[in-house]
Amino acid sequence: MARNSSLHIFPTPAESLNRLADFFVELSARATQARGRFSVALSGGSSPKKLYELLASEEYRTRVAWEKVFFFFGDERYVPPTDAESNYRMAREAMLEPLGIAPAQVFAVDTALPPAEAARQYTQAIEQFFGQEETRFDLMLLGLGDNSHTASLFPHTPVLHDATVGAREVFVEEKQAYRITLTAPLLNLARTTVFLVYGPDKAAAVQHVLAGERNIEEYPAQLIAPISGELHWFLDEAAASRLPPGR
Ligand SMILES: O=C(O)[C@H](O)[C@@H](O)[C@H](O)[C@H](O)COP(=O)(O)O
Repeated sequence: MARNSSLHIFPTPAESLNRLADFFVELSARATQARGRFSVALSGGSSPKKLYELLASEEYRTRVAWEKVFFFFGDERYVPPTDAESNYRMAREAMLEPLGIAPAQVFAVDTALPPAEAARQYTQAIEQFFGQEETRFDLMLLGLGDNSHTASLFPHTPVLHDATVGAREVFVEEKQAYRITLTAPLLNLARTTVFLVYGPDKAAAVQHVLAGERNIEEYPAQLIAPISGELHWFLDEAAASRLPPGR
């Protein structure tokens, strides 16, 4: 398992989500106090949607200085921002709009550009925001596919070996679609990285990534090993059910 990684395993998905929301509040206060802002790279897919809705709920919305939070995306489907598949649309509907987040605080991938240009432009936007800062995002939120992919680092794709720090376009055979993804070297520059994974259908992927043989072609999420940051897994019992005892 990557060094500096901590497992947080809870009985239910709801418990994992609530504890992660508490952690988000804590990280936002820490970052805002230290640097006057909190930069978050959001994950897409279905798992984080409930987290975003929870953060925008009455229970949490008053516990974060939202005007100091800046949102990026760890990956994006190459579709219009209005498309049902868009990670930006999911985050906008679940959290950004309900919280009234100003557009200037949200850095979405411009999928109106050709894929390679969209990736180049996104790399520039990230570099412009962070300047020469060694570490990039305060919080990198990641999910895990049942095939052990994370962001859009899918098994057996060239981007797994991309050593540059930036965003890249990748054609995903199994989806027959382009994605724009941050590369592993950029994903690994975050101060705090959190995997949010719940449900029994993720148990095999969790076991492969955390306790399986080292094989990044098969289990790309093994590439996530923060250079100097912390790595946390927020899991429910079902997703953790195939980890060795005393994990
Ligand atoms: O764009 C995406 O789909 C995500 O960034 C991707 O990496 C996601 O985290 C996994 O595919 C898990 O997705 P679910 O949470 O929907 O299972």
